[in-house]
Amino acid sequence: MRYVSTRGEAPELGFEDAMMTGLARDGGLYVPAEVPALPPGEIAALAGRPYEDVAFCVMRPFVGDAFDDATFRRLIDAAYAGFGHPARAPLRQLAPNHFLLELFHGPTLAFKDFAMQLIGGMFAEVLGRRGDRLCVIGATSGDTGSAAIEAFRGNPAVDVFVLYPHGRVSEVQRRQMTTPGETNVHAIAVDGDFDTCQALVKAAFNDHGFRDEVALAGVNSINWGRVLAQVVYYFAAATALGAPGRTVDFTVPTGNFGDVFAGHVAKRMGLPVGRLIVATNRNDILHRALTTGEYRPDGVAPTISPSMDIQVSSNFERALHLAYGGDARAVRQLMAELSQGGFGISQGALQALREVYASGRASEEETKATIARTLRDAGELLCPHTAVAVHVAEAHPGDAPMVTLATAHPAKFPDAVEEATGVRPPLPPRMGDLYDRPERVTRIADDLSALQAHIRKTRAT
Ligand SMILES: Cc1ncc(COP(=O)(O)O)c(C=O)c1O
Ligand SMILES: N[C@@H](CCOP(=O)(O)O)C(=O)O
Repeated sequence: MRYVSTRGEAPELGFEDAMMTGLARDGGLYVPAEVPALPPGEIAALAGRPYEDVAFCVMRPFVGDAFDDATFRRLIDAAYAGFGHPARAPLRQLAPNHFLLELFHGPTLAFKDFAMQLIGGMFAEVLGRRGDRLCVIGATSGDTGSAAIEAFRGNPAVDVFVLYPHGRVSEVQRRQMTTPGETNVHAIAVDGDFDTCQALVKAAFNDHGFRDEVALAGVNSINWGRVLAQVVYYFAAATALGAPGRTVDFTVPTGNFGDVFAGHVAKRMGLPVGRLIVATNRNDILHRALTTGEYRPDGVAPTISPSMDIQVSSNFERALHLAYGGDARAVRQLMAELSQGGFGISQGALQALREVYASGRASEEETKATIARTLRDAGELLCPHTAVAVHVAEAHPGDAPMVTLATAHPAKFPDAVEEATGVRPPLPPRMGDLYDRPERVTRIADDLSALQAHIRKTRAT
């Protein structure tokens, strides 16, 4: 299995190097040169199997010779052993034809754990055999950061740096990043929004001298390994609901477009995914782009679903790559225009995108009302991100079963949930002392050289 950059000017890599590299050296994102198809019989055989079996069958064709079967299976088993639900990603019925896919039973209570726990193990395996160490860097609007820290804390071969927007994550999210005591964990509060953090991370990668000097690796969904691990739960959910004999729709709360793109990959592998609905909060650039064809960031507004407060959505580049038929020159041109303020999507590419993705948005009031109504009518307490998606799913009725991805536990956003319902969701007992632990964080400006100086100074050598 070979991986190519969306911008076509970086070396082709195998799975191991694509995963360890993160951002391609031409600034693009790695994608598989071809997506392997799973025959309907193999998809049907996944129904009712343990999550780990599904994970192995779905991901194995992408991994090539990076790991032998036994090692890969061991890494998968270890990744999900700590999840707080035997099904890992249980489905819960919300209404007659509407299901929630609960993705928050991992150690940091958000869907990021599905990929990050596996990536932590895969990185450790590869670094062990290479005898290398590296600096993992990630931009976060709240959930990627804590999941990355959980996956790498205490790993002697890794320093993990997470950049979050100062004052724009929930207190629980912040404390999950600032309270781990391990010295290889470095939380950085950036003066700016998530887009500022992600731009800094990408700039650090695009400074090839610095990147090589500190051996930078990325664990945002720019990393193909992140997207791949998220493909699995689409198969688990759809086969539980009758696929491949039945088409299943999905609504996905969306920010950086990694999760919904994973659904697109599942569809290309042969899973009968009907509609893939992109649900946005008031930072609705993706909804506007799919509706109007114009992709123009206009500033991030803080919302009660802060993890989706994103305007420069990095995996949209992977969707554009497919929509433009793999034309790397076209993608380079669009990304160059984006750096100047935005771009228009060609009619052909827009049509290709619309064949896969529908979209919708929820205002703050609609989000709060959905949290309150779902508690009242279905007895379910939703996190605000999930509520955005439930609102959008309800606005798209159809015949196929609808699965809405429940991407975080409501206890990560207790203020917003309490404001909507009067109920303050408690943290699980193992996190009960989160508010008592001392915090450790470095504040930096939107300044690449300050970030680089900090990484040089604090990483172990
Ligand atoms: C809780 C939650 N929901 C939804 C999203 C959006 O997912 P994506 O960035 O993959 O579109 C995020 C951030 O990634 C998140 O943390
Ligand atoms: N919502 C994310 C933003 C980063 O997304 P990623 O999937 O590219 O890591 C977060 O919570 O940090």
